[in-house]
Amino acid sequence: MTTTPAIEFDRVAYGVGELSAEFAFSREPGTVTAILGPSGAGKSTLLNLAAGFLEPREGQIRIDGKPVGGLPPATRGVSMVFQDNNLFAHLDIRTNIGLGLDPALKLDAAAWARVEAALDRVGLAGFGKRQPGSLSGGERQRVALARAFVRRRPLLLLDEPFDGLGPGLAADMLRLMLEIRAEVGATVLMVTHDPDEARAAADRILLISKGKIAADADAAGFFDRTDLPELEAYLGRQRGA
Ligand SMILES: Nc1ncnc2c1ncn2[C@@H]1O[C@H](COP(=O)(O)OP(=O)(O)OP(=O)(O)O)[C@@H](O)[C@H]1O
Repeated sequence: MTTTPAIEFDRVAYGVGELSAEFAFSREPGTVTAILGPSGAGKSTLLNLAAGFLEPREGQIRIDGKPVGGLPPATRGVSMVFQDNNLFAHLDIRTNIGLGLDPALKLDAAAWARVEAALDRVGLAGFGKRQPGSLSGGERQRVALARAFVRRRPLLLLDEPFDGLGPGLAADMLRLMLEIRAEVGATVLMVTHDPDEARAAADRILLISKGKIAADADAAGFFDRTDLPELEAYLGRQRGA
């Protein structure tokens, strides 16, 4: 019996600015994929297509076997953490997280307890009443992670989620992400610029170059490969030295 992929890009094409992006891949449920590639390669574009913030020009995206063309992000069973602008600036932290559980904010005591527990898990217990503007960038990023985690959606889309946290905290948040992934059985697509993060967390790698998938490979041993010019260029390794 074959497993229905958690997500499939079936010959998806999308034009943005100068870039013509073409993506075709699929992922088994519960896998973690690190998406790597140079700045401007199309990594965020890929996540935004999956989430439904962008629509393909050609091809089809399926989530859990169902075509999602035209479906808004809220109905796709995905949670996304962006590089920035994740929070509503005029709402306090607990409300920002609570909205992830119910956009109408009709939450019972147990749901608010989950909000507090999520804040605790990202190391921000007691921050619930504060406004986003009074938090540091890294603290805001952790609130966005708490909101994504509390939703427990089957597909987690993370765009450089641990950027700017510093190595220790980034490692803590990465471990937490893997715990939540295991609890929920979620599938993760994660853009990162950090090979160590990819090594620590990912089962698979998607290397993106100029809007195309240059490699769709196992994470194990990926960075030791010498057969991929795009990887050499991305890592800045000299050939034949
Ligand atoms: N709305 C837009 N209009 C025009 N060009 C755009 C638009 N959005 C993105 N682009 C361009 O599309 C290309 C891909 O952008 P994308 O954000 O997907 O790259 P990325 O790989 O995530 O880069 P980074 O690592 O720097 O975040 C870039 O050249 C970008 O300038």
